[in-house]
Amino acid sequence: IVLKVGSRGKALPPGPPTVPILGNAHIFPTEFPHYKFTEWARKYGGLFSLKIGNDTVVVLTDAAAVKELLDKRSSTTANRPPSYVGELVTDGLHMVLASFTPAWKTQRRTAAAILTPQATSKHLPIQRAEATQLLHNILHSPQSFFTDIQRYSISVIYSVLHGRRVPRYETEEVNAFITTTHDWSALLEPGAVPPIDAIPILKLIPERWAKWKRECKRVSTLQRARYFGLVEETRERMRRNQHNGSFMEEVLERQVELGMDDEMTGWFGGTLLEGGTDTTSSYIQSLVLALVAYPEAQKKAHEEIDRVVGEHRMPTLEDLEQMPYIRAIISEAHRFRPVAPLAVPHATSATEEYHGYIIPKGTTIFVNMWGILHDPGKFTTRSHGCVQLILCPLALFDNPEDFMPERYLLSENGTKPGVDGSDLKPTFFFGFGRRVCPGMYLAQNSINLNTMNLLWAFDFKPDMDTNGNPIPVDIFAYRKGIATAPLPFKCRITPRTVAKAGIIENEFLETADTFSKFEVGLSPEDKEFVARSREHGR
Ligand code: HEM
Repeated sequence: IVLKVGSRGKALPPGPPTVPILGNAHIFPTEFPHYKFTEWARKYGGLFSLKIGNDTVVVLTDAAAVKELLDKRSSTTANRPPSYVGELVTDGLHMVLASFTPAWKTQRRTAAAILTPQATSKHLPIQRAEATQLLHNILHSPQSFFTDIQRYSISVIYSVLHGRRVPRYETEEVNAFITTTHDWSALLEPGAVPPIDAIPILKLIPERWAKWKRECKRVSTLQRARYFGLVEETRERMRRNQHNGSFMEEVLERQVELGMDDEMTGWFGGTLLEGGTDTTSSYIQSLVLALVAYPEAQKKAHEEIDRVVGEHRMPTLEDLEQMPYIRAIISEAHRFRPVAPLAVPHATSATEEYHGYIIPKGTTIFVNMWGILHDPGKFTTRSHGCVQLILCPLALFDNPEDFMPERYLLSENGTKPGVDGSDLKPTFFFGFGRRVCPGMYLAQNSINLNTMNLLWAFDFKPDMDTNGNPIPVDIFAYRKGIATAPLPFKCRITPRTVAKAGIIENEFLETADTFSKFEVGLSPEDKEFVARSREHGR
């Protein structure tokens, strides 16, 4: 029996050889697992399995299997693997980590009710205003673009959810939120706690001998204070009739109808804050990285945006319709550096059968987004039908590792002509089935607005060394974790014309009205910053 633990039964999809008891636990990658999973997928196929002791993990690197298993059979594949840390910190009410419980279903229904495309579009004015402040910040201190992008995405999500913006990166709330979220992510890193989910008896270790339990308690206390405090602030403002249209106002107004008690509401707001901040900023930071590394793509985007928008006004979302190359850049940035290279793992709540393989109940399923989106079989352009390979300009980009927006001009989903890319639906980057990202409309609006704005306004070039030589950016220097992001990098950002710089100044002054109703609870330093930046620029 002991020898059977860790062994792969014949019915499971193939995978790397196992050893008794551990299965594949000793070779399970703990850093950037998407690279190893992609290597294994090339060897064992688009559906391979791993044994971690008695538990089974299936990795999908095949868009058709993802569509069938996670979209079509979502009723049995939308669970999450157990997370005792999630239970301890959030009482099992963290929408991203929670298993298929009644509370999760209520929170999902609430998210679906309030984050519709229509409801999201009501928040466009604050997204636009914050995106204008981002341009203004970069214009005045281009070297801090990286943290300004972070501030943008935190401020948007704080405003639309809780009706309260954060005007500076140095605003106390930004710092506190980043620190707590960082400590929380650290607890979720592989190896941060003993293998409690695989060996449940470890849960019984008393707190005085388990530092990780004390850390869970500390993080939980901090998060509760923040998330429940924000809900209380919103409630208090509503009592004073100072509504500003935030999503949480709607949740509080419809709390009974939606079946959301106070516990669910507090963690709901917190989960959306967490889900919406690092993801959006990671996308925009990766976009800037790609623009610096691939000047040709940047040049083409500049030409298109100048032709459609010109230099006497800022772009609007309606312009996107007429800008196929910018739309291609937006998709290619998602493909090139997916924010969550392995999405978020799903788990099966019933046994499934696929192409003759058995996927047992309780299996963890990873979608290897990275492997699918970097599959040379789908994303090279070499076999696009042109016989003159040497002369063909597309052959120059014959590599899924390159940032090449042209893919999305050749076919809707970026796959090389002749290859069926229909399983890669446009929302692929946002996940699958009943777990699809509830914030995707909000996120996509931010992405569209900022991609157009940044390309309209600025040139992005590599930084220079002391001899005036360009220092290439490292397109592989990324942060570890489920949701990844480029490590901070340097580049030179300059306004493209004097006229555009002037428009940014004027438009920034115009944002004051939109911002004013979200400028609640500002510290004296924030108030001073707001007043100063409106009068003289930053
Ligand atoms: C570039 C931006 C974003 C990307 C690429 C992204 C991507 C994803 C992905 C891949 C998942 C996992 C889906 C699955 O398990 O199949 C997810 C889940 C989630 N996202 Fe996003 N997301 C983004 C922005 C946002 C925003 C703005 C919010 C909040 C307003 C948000 C809230 C969530 C939540 C709460 C979940 C968990 C849903 C559940 O498990 O039921 N995300 N997201």
